[in-house]
This record gives sequence, structure tokens and C-alpha cells, in this order.
Amino acid sequence: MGDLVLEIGAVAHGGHCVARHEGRVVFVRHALPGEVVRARLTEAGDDARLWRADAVEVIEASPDRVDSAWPEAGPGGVGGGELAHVALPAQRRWKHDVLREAFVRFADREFPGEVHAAPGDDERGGLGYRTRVTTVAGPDGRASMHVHRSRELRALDALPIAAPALEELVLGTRYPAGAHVMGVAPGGEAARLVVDGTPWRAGRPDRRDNAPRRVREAVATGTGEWTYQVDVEGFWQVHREAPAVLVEAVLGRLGDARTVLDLYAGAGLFTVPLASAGRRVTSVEADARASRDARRNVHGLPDARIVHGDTRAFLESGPEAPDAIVLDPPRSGAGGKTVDALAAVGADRLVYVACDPVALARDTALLAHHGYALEDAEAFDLFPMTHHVETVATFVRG
Ligand SMILES: C[S@@+](CC[C@H](N)C(=O)[O-])C[C@H]1O[C@@H](n2cnc3c(N)ncnc32)[C@H](O)[C@@H]1O
Repeated sequence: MGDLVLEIGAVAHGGHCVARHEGRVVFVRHALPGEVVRARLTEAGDDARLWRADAVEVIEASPDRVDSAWPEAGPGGVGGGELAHVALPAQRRWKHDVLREAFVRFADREFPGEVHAAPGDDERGGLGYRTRVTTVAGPDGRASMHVHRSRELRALDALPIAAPALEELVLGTRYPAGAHVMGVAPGGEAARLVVDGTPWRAGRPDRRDNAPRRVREAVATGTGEWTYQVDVEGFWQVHREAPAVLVEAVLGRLGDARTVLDLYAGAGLFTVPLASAGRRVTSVEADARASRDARRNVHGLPDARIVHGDTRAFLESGPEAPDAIVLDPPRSGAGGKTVDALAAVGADRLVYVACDPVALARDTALLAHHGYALEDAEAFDLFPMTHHVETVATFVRG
């Protein structure tokens, strides 16, 4: 596979820009709209409708280009830092363009909101934000990541999107070859490692029966402060500021709803503040460990009920209509059958937290068929240096 000189067109969902070569679409990573680049083909089958390439030399640069904040995630490098060559405000414009395109294409309407920075990100250059990272140990025992769309492992010299103490711990430790390494930097506690499911301490497995498996997280917003216990490997929003940003965005959209269903609830990020404020909340979560955490987190809050199970099955069981429903599904979104079941429950208001623009736009169209109109949406750049973006949207039944 060789190199091509390409004029770079618009951004597309997935962290690349679109270019054309002899009538064929080429998805180009590490480029910016308006640039001319020399691009190295990375996937280019003769019969393939689209090719993929990395920009390896910039011939005409965009004014939005900066020196990469994470060169190891650059052309030919590891995944997870595909926008590190883009100035932070332009990363947010990029994500807004993707949201707008997804909404026009799949929901037949404009995306109504903006993409906001998380507090502190501009000051820190969009780095040092992740409180959770996962890596794999290479043959030499060093923390490594896969080269983008490849099985090749590359040892890391830096992990600049991780909280600094986490970066130091993860990269400074040696592991058994092939081990799955999870690093966690809970708010206010020392960074920790879990290797192949076993907590580590001082560079080795901590095999004591009482080795700590839970971390404490605290979330503070203008309206309150809450604490949580979360399994060290369990789901928790990865950006240091994400829990507070999302709690504020969700609670602010619920109006005076007294009864709330919290779907895909995790360890109870939204359930706890809602129940603490005296709202009657039923939370639904499929993961057994997260459900156990949620149960522990709502202990002493009589207005919270934790259901361990599948969201769609719960909705199809015919629950009483709450005043509002919060849903925060995984990347693939809720999808047709769950949206049908959701609509059948009959809440007047839905607050949808989405980590994928296309899934949200598709679900927006499905909800419109059931009479739910999109009232507002705002996006938050909770994943700087990557193409990911989190959106919170309100739907009301007409
Ligand atoms: C994006 S996380 C959100 C968790 C929580 N709202 C938070 O912000 O911490 C999605 C959660 O949905 C759960 N989940 C995935 N599929 C599910 C399903 N079909 N039914 C219920 N929960 C599910 C996952 O285990 C995960 O905890």
C-alpha cells in the first residue's frame, strides 16, 4: 500500500475526515478539513468501496492544527488520541459538526445545542483528565496499547490523557506479559491498579482476602454533594469532571418530576442525588456488580428502588408511568425495540444521556414516531483528544 496526496474534506463520525481519490472515498485520520496531505494507505482493498489512510505529511496545514499532544497516538500509532493534533476549540467544532451531520442525516433536523468544555480542560490543555485507563502488558511487561485497527501492541512512553498520578503508576509498573491492566484514580485517593482482575499494591498482586476492591467517589455540584462506592473495575464516568457535569445536566432537565425511572443506571450516579432530594426513583441496571454498588449507594434512602435486570425486559413488564425517565445507554443507544417499550410506559419527559451522536440521532427519529419531540440538547467534551462526545437531550411528549 502506498501514499496518496489528498485534499481533505469534511469530518465524519469515527474520528477521521473524508477525502476522495479517483471516485473512491478515503477516510483519513490525523488530518483536518481543508488540508492537503500525503496520506499513507492503511486499508485499501481493490474491491473495497472505501479506503483508510493516515496523514503522514502535511503539505498545506489547517489553522486549527497544533503540535500533537500525544505523538504516540499519531499516524501509525495507538488508538485513543486521534484528535491530539487539533486545537481544543476546533476539537469541539469537530464534534459539533459530527452531531449536526448525524442529526440532519438520521433525525431530519438540526442539532440544537453547543459542545461545551468540561471545567478545567482549557487550563490543562485537554490533558490529564481520565480517572480510568485500560492497557495491556506487552512481551516486555510494559503497559502497551494496540496500534489503531491492528493486533500489534506498542509499549507506551506517555499516556497524557490520564490523570498524572495514574499515568505515572500505570507506566512505571511492570506486569506479566499479556496481562490486562486497569488503572483507577478515584477522587481524593491514591491511584490503584487491578491486573487480570486482581488488585495490586506496591507493584505486586494483593492476594489478601480483604484486599480493597471498592473505591470512593465524591460528586459535588451547585445543588449538593454525594458520595459513592464503586467496584474498582466497575463502570464510572472516565473524565474527572464528568460525574458532576452530567448530574447537573440531568437534574436540571427533570423539572419538578416526583417519580423517575433511571435506566442503565450503573452504580447510581443519578439515582443517588434524585433519591436524596426525595424523588421516588427506580433504577435499572443489567450488570450484577454495578447493581450491588447501586444498592449500597442508596442505603438509607427510602425513595430509591434498585432493579437488577435488562432495561427492555423491565419496560415490557408494564411499570407504572413515572413523571420522567432518565436513560444512559451504552454506545449503541437504546434502539427500536427499547424505544417502543419506553414509549409504551408513557412518561411525559425523557432525559437521554448519549455517548454516540449517530445512535442518539437514530433514537431521536424513533422517539419522534412515538410523539416525543426533542426539546433541547447540549453536548459536553468529556473525551478531549478523541472523537467521542457526550450529549444530554430532553424529549417531551406532545
Ligand atoms: C454508559 S453506562 C451509564 C451508567 C450510569 N448512568 C453512569 O453514568 O454512571 C451504561 C450502563 O448500562 C448498563 N447496561 C448495558 N446494557 C444494559 C441493559 N440492556 N439493561 C440495563 N443496563 C444495561 C451497563 O452495565 C452500564 O452500567
